[in-house]
Amino acid sequence: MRDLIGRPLWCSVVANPILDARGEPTHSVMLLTDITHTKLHEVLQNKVLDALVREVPLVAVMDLVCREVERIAPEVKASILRVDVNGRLRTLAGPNLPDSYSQAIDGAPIGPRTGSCGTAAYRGEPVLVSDIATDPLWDDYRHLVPAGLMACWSSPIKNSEGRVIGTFAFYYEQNRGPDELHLRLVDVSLHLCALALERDEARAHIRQLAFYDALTGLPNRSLLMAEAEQAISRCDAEGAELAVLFIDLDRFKQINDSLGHPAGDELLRLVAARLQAVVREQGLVGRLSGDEFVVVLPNCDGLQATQVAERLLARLAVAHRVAGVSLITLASVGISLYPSNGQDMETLLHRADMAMYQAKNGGRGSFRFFSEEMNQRAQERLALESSLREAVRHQTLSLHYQPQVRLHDGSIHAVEALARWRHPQMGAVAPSRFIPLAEECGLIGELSQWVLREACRQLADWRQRGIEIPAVAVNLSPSDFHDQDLPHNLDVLLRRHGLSGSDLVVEITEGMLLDNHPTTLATLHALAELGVRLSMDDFGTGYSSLSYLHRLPISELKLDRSFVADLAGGGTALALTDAVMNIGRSLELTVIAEGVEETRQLEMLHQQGYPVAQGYLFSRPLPAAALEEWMLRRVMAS
Ligand SMILES: Nc1nc2c(ncn2[C@@H]2O[C@H](COP(=O)(O)O[C@H]3[C@@H](O)[C@H](n4cnc5c(=O)[nH]c(N)nc54)O[C@@H]3COP(=O)(O)O)[C@@H](O)[C@H]2O)c(=O)[nH]1
Repeated sequence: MRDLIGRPLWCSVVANPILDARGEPTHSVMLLTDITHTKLHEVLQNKVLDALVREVPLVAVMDLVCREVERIAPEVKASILRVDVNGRLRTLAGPNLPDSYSQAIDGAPIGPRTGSCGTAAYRGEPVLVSDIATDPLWDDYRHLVPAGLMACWSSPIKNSEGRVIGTFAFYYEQNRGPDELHLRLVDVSLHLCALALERDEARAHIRQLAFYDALTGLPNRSLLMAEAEQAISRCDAEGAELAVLFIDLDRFKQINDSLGHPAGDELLRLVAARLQAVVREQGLVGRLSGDEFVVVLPNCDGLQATQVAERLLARLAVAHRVAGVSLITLASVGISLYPSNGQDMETLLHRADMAMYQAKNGGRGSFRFFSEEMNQRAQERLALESSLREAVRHQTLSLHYQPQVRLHDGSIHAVEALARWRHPQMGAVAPSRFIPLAEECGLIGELSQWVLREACRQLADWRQRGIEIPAVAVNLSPSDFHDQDLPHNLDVLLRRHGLSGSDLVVEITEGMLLDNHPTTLATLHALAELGVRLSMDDFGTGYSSLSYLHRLPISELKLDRSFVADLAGGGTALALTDAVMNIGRSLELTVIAEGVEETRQLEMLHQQGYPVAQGYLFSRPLPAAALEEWMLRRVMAS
């Protein structure tokens, strides 16, 4: 049966026959009882309890409650929100509310004037707002409400201890409040929702206890091993490497013994936070036991693992206060790599553990790889890094200069300053080795500053001695442009040496344009405003879009030497060098051909209209004095 507005109505029917004197039925008395409320209770309860028994996920159970309620009372749009530990509302279900609305209120705080639900959760009692358009409780949320919804009645869902854990709300398309059926529906649903939410909380708690370390909140051994195995499978499918870092704190026992266990616990929490801050989304951090932590880094090779280990050790070594004492934490780190050191997590962990013991024996506060070869490489890199640091600090690098020659008259266009490093034991180290190392270990800024100072000093010296060098070109690295002070410092430097902006060329690479650092573009423009010329180095090898050419204040293009090397073969290389020249010509940029080693190459480039060339054919990069001699010889020869 249905009521006057079409809602389902359940009735119990009792028929009593009326008998005549002979005992024959003549009439019957029918008794119809409205049992809708009891029946609703039964149907709703059975369905929800059935879902709970079948372990249906919380969100699906809440969706079921809303849909059942809406089926019984179609004039209602139901919504269920959870209140999280931070007092914020989290959307669980609202099948007939727009997704955009559910998303907008997800994360909203509860409070004294936070719509119907936030206020109901805050007050711990039902809140009826029969006119959303005017009620002050909705002042901050009215703009979010979907068109057509005019009233909202929300009731808090409480757990068995009386704490508010969620809200159950009815939205209406008229200015109204609940009727008797709605009151009944909510009454039944609140118990069911509380049951489902409490069960979910209990499950989350059990999961937390089973899979997370209670002290630090990090994944424990079981979870870490399971997640690491999954990461290994993904790396296997992608053909990528993975690194396992086993970290053990040095002298932790002494800290525990001398400062007490609460201090030890505080230190472990601090260490966990620091490890997480370094690793972030790059990998997993877990605590095995005591002072043993593990970091798993998917898509990570030996070199990257070295960098992370260095960062972890440096971060841990920053002093922190524990129990009123300033402590510096040293740790020993063992590293194993998938697939070379093991195919599964058990093996990798065991080998990282063995490597960690080697690190401890070899001096604390250090790391070791499981494999000897990797160890060797990492140690070499560390040694090279520390020598380079010394060289930069003590300014024992030098600059060589390579001339760039104008092809129409053989005069000098500029000289390119190139850094050189002679290692006390290893001899000359190539810039292609030490420049990336300086970039990785944060030395490049200092190195570039020195290059700029030395190049300007040398140019001023040449000028004073009447040696005509029109300009000096220096190479800067992408991170140099993160320094907002670079233009100002350069301005001061140029003035100090009596030079102007146009005496300096700064070579940048196409790869730099992929660096999205906010100051890069501004720094480039500020340099151009000083009159410094910007030259796009290795042009044609990197960034595929050319659109940057007219957005950036570039005055020169340097054709990459690989094109010049291929010129003799004709065909594509010839077409490419021609295309680069045409691009330069149409944008009115000076184009310099790099790596010219043969007369034939020079002739071809000259024919194509290249105005300037650089390469071994003219001269290798030379110390300043040797360059002066080279210039003298050319003058004599002509
Ligand atoms: N950020 C900085 N980068 C620098 C600095 N000094 C050098 N570098 C960069 O290192 C890379 C290697 O440089 P280098 O070994 O000095 O090689 C340069 C020339 O020697 C070489 N070259 C020049 N002519 C020829 C030639 O005819 N044949 C041939 N095979 N090589 C030649 O090219 C290098 C100059 O290249 P480029 O800078 O692209 O003009 C190199 O990328 C340097 O940029 C520094 O102080 N800071």
